[in-house]
Amino acid sequence: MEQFPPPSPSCCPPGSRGDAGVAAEPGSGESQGNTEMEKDGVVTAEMVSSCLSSLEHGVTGLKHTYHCLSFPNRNLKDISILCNYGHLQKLEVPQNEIKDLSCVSHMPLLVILDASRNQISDFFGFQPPQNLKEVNLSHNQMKKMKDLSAFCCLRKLDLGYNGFSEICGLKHCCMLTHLNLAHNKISRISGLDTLPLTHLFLPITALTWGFVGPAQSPTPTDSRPLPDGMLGKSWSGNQLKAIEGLENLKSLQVLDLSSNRITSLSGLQTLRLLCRINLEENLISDVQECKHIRDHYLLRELKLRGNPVQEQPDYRLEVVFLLQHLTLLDEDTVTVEEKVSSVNKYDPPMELAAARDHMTHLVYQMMQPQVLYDSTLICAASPYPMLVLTGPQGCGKRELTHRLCQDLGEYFAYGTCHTTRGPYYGEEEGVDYHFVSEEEFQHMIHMGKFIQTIQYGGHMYGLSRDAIEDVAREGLACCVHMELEGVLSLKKSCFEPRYILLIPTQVESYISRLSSRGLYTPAQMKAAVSRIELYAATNRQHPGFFDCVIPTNDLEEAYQKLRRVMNEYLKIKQQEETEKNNSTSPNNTPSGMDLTSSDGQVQSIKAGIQSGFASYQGETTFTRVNGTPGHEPEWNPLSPQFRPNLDALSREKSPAELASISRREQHVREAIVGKSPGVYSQRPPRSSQTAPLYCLDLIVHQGEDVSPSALASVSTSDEAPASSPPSVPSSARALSAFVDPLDMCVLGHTLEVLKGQSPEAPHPGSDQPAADTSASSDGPPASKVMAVLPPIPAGRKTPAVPGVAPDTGLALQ
Ligand SMILES: Nc1ncnc2c1ncn2[C@@H]1O[C@H](COP(=O)(O)OP(=O)(O)OP(=O)(O)O)[C@@H](O)[C@H]1O
Repeated sequence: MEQFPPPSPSCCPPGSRGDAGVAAEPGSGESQGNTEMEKDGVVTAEMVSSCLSSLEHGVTGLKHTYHCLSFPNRNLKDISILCNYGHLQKLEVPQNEIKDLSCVSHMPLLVILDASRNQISDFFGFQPPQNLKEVNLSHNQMKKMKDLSAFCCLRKLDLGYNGFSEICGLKHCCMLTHLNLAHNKISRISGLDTLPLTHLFLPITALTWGFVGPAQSPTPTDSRPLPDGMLGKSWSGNQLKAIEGLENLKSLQVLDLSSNRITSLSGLQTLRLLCRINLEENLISDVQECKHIRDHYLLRELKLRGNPVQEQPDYRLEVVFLLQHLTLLDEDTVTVEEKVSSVNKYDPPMELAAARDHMTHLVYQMMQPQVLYDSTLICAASPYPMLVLTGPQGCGKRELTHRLCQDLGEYFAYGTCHTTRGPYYGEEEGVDYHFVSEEEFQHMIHMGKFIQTIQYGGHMYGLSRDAIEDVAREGLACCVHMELEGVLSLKKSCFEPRYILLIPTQVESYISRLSSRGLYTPAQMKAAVSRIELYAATNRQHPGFFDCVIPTNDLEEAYQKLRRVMNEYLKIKQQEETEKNNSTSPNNTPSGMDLTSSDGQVQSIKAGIQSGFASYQGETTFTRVNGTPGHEPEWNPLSPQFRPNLDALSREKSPAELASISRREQHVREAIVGKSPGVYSQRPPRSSQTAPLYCLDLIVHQGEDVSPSALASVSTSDEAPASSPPSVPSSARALSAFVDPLDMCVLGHTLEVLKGQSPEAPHPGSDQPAADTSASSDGPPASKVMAVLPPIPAGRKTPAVPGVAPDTGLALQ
């Protein structure tokens, strides 16, 4: 039935005119009449005519009709007269006392129906208007849902604040995108599988986020009374304990499950389009639950207030780390600073982790009371010669390190690291590792014993200063193996080893080698394999980062290559030849050294090492005298004949590097005495050591057995060496635990304490036996902990106990 337009709609207030008569003039007594009518709650034609609005073309296009009727809050009980208004497209009768909606059956064109806050108990008790799209029946007294197959055009359905205990009958609402079932008695989600829902609300307290329309949207602070029918009854609301039955709602974008008893986010994994989730007032206690929605790249808003998890320290940082796309957490904007801090805390880039590790050991070293160090260094700025074999776990570097130290025992000794892992079968204390407890390891860190540490596979590994010094006292270079993180940290120290990358390029043979060891779980093997690319990428992106790359598919071949490289570095052949020549023409022997005997030849090599090493030794006072058979000759380290072979393992520092080291040390010193806020905040970026690539060339040009793909991944380019250190993406995920070398809180506290103590700190020239580290030389950081002592005679086999002062009386912290 269409209605005619009133003569002059413009003079009528909105909704003031219908086919029932002329609009009432203000003060005409209409309002009083309405009040009387409203008392018995029966809608009359006059009332209808005064509440119609939205005059538009009728369906035929020939006449105009009012499409909208709105009767909010009028105490209406009987709206049966509306059967005559079949043209209506929008009917709003909220906040009345209506029990019967059967008149809707006569409105075939109805699109929007709002009958919220009434006393309706009959769920959809009317014939379906074909086009009905939005229905709000919230705050009524319905308890049971029924089949809504006939309402196939429904898009938005608000059934909040009723008494439903089960979700059913919606199966065929194939256009339903918004469903509000807030504040019902639902304990299990079901029957939603087939729906194209994008918005689902199932909380106790309805948070509608713009659902249906502003007039019907309670706010989070909504404290409206319960529907009359529910007054005096216990109202427990939805009681979901788990998120189930949502797996197939692939289109879901907004989900509100607040105020339930949910403990886990499991069940949300498949809902990849979610962008807003409200889980306030639930029982979620573990931040790791967020992992279930970690891959939801569209997720922008999450509410977890009122969950036990919120009590946890660093709750926010942890959530921000796990859900890096969030922009709003608990209604507070996630800041860029938070995002950066969270990544730095939970998955620091390797470069940062290395910087922290280095800073840790540097600071702890400097914090030690002044002790006598039985050092062999000629001066604090001279690093020990070292060789580092690096590569993924189980690639064979440990075997190669041992073998090299055995075969070139005149040059190298194995640098035994400390670890908190237990010994494998056949491993010996002090040979493969020093096996120590976690507490011992931590104690060593705090005592400033380590040069670098890493956490790998849940265990700590560390290279101690003593390990290097013990080898140095033998007049040898320290050869160690370690993971990439260790290399990064070591590169920040004053040590300047040669770094050889040993890398498996045939994954299958690497995996079979790992499994043949019988030590690793599949997950550990997977992690180890994934790290091959980390090494390869580092090598690709930072030419010169490694001094040499050797594939380790065949360990024997790899060893031969390693030997060749060492011969190159140490100029072994050259020296042997020289000595051969010398032995044939004794008169050519520089300085007249007698090297005719085979003993002499060995001694000569030793001499080379010793003299090479002399630059690392203390104030060498040896003078060259003629050697006699059976008598240990003495060397003049300055003689060109014995110029350092081991020197090749170290590189000279450029003035820029020296300046950088000095700056770094200055910052550390200032941080310790509290003058500057932090060390690394001020530390200028340091260039990585660049290294000659000739060794790599050697390998590649010799046509090694490296597959093209492998070569592509491991070989360095011919370009100039890189000048910046790697900032490759963190490998921490590949590790089973994070590298967290320094308890920054502890350190911060310690620094504070030190700051407070600094006035009492010993000063140079005071009665204290040694100088204040902060005021001593400008050499590299490690120089502050090294003593300048007379050299330890070559060949000495018993390492001095660190910290025990020799008789010299020389002391320097
Ligand atoms: N001080 C250190 N710094 C960094 N990495 C280290 C250190 N000490 C040992 N590592 C490395 O930690 C990893 C784990 O060492 P572990 O000895 O437990 O492994 P593995 O299974 O025996 O393998 P591998 O034969 O490579 O040593 C190895 O790659 C090892 O080289």
